[in-house]
Amino acid sequence: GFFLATNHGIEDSLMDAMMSVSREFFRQPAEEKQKCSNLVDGNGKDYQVEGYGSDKVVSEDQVLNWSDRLHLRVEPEGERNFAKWPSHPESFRDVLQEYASRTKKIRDLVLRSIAELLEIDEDYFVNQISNKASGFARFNYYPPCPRPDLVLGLRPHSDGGLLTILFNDDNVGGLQIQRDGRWYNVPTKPHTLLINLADCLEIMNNGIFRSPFHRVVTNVEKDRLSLAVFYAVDAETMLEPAPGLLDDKRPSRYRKMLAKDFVAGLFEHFRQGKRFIDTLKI
Ligand SMILES: O=C(O)CCC(=O)C(=O)O
Ligand SMILES: [Fe+2]
Repeated sequence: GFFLATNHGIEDSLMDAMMSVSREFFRQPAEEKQKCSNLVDGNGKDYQVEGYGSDKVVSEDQVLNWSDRLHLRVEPEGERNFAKWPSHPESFRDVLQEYASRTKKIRDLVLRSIAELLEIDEDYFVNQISNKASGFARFNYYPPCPRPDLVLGLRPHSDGGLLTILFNDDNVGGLQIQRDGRWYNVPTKPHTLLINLADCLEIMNNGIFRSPFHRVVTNVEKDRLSLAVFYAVDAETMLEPAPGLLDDKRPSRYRKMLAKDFVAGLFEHFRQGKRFIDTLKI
C-alpha cells in the first residue's frame, strides 16, 4: 500500500529547505552536476550506484525515463560517501543529514505500526534491519517534456526495498498508481509524505499489504521534483513471510530468497516493465 502521512514529525521548515536545496542542485549547469556523476571515471559507460545521472544504458533501443536523478547513500550512516554529495548549495549536506535522521525514525514508526496492525511482535520488521542495512536518498528531477504521449518520467515499477518515504513537489502531479489494471493520479498536498510499503515488506507480510506498481507521467509545462528515501534490509537477510502470519489456513505465498539475490534481479525486470516479486509467488 501507498498512504499519505501528515503530522509525521518533520517540520515544514526542514521540508522546505530540503526541497529548495534539491532544486538548487538541479538548477546548476550540467558541468557542475557532472562533478557528482554516476559514471565511473572517464570511460563513460560504467555506472556506479551513487551519483548524478540518468538510467543505466544497456542497449541501443532502450527507452529512457524523462528524468535525471541524484542517488546518495544515507544508511549505514558511517558509509555516507560525501565525495558524491553536492558541495553546492553549501547547506545541502546538513539539510540532507537532518532530513535522513527524521525519515529513519518514521521508517521504524511505520514498521512497528504495521506489525501491530498484523498482530505480530511489534519489533518483528524492525528486527529484520541491522545497522548494516542500506538507505538511499534518490532525488528525481523531471524536466518539462514536449511529448508526454511518447515518454514517461519513470517507467512502471514497484520499489524493491522494504519501505520508501516519498516527498513530492506539491506544484505539480505526475505520480500514478495502478489498481486493477487502471492508472490513478496520486494527489499532492504540501508537507505531506507518501509512504510506500515496498516489495520486501510485501513478502514479509505475506501479501497482506501489497507493494504498488507505480509510474510517473511527464508534463508539457512544468518541471517536477521528488525525493524518495528507500530503506532496505541487509543483503544477507532471508526474505520470507513472518512466521507469526502463517498457519495451516494461511500458507506462505512467496518463495524464500536472500535479499541480495532479490536485489540482483530487480533491474532487469524493471527494464522490462515487470515486477520481479511476481516471479516469487507460489
Ligand atoms: O517521482 C515520484 O513521485 C516517484 C518516484 C519513484 O517512484 C521512485 O523514485 O521510485
Ligand atoms: Fe518508485
